Amino acid sequence: MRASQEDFESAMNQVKLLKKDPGNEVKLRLYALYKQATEGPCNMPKPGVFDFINKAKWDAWNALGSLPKETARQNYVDLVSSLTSSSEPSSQVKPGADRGQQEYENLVVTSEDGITKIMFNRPTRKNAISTQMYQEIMLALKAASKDDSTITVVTGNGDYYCSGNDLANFTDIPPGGVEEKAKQSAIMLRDFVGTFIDFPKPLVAVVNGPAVGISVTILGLFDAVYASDRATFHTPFSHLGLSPEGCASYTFPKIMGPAKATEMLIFGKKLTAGEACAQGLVTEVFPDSTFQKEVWTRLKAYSKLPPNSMRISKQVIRNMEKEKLHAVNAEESSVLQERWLSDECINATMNFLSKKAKL
Ligand SMILES: CCCCCC/C=C/C(=O)SCCNC(=O)CCNC(=O)[C@H](O)C(C)(C)COP(=O)(O)OP(=O)(O)OC[C@H]1O[C@@H](n2cnc3c(N)ncnc32)[C@H](O)[C@@H]1OP(=O)(O)O
Repeated sequence: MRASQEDFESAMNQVKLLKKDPGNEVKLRLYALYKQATEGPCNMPKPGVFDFINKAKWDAWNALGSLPKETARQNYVDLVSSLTSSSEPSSQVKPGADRGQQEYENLVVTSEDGITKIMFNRPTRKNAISTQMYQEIMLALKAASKDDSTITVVTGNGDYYCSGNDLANFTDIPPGGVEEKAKQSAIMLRDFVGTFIDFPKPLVAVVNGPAVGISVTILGLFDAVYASDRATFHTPFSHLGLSPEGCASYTFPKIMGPAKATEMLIFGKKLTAGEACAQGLVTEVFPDSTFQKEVWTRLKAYSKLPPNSMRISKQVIRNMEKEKLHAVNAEESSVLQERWLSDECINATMNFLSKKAKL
């Protein structure tokens, strides 16, 4: 039986009530089917290449060609029905599950046994860092720097540690246009990395799975990095038309030597956990089956060490370099501000968002 106009309208209402974000691909498909069902084949002029959102919408609608209105209506109703009936269990930990603590949309922050744990919590997006998540991480780190824990840990929920910058961040263009977006992003990046440079307590990464992009580069600013043997370390900046950030242009050559840093930062070579450990980026690798148990046992023991002594030792080790790191951070952010406006970067981002390319 063909979907009636009533079915179509009811489906439109159900879309507004969806509890879970269906993701950009589905949203574009819904948009395209809606337009086809109500207006017929795409009748809009093709938007400019910088107009990311409207270009993606136009592409999706245009791709439906001369699909009849009734078929589009039926497909729309079927798609909504598949979304509302999907009872796929989510492993996402409820935001604010940590009662009594500040609630975050994209993080779970807990404090116990002298350890504050900041866990990335967008597992369905491989913990990609959205604009809001950058802000939340900065807030969580600032709170952790002042709380009474002795050690701060960063980790990820789900199978990934973090897939780096959320590539959809650049689709949200402010009224000032793409130049303004690039400027705002560079300021946010500089503040974000600066928060890691200035973090006063021992900062430990518990890398539970693959790590990409900015989640890898900032590891050079951590005091210890423990990795599961499932983890990989990948900075595909050239593939994305980008350049290094997170102070990696300075810390990586220092940690692993310029030749190995070049392979990672320029050629985008993905390292296994074992390779990253051999090159000094990772402190120690554990078998995935015992990773959590072994790492947390060790961290609990370390957290009992005298906190002031640990803080002061970190200062002695790191402070000489702080000024240099801030200067590197400012330079990297300013270079990226230009890169984000380059054809190489725009095309790579569009390719990922239109599902034509992954790493
Ligand atoms: C703005 C200020 C600061 C910017 C600083 C500069 C930072 C630079 C970087 O971090 S560069 C690195 C950017 N990251 C990437 O290029 C990774 C892109 N993702 C992938 O290639 C793949 O998703 C994968 C290899 C990480 C995982 O592949 P797979 O196991 O096949 O999973 P899916 O691709 O199906 O992923 C599930 C779901 O998550 C979405 N997603 C994953 N990573 C990102 C991301 N970085 N940005 C946005 N969305 C991401 C993916 O699209 C899937 O969505 P879907 O379910 O299809 O809607």
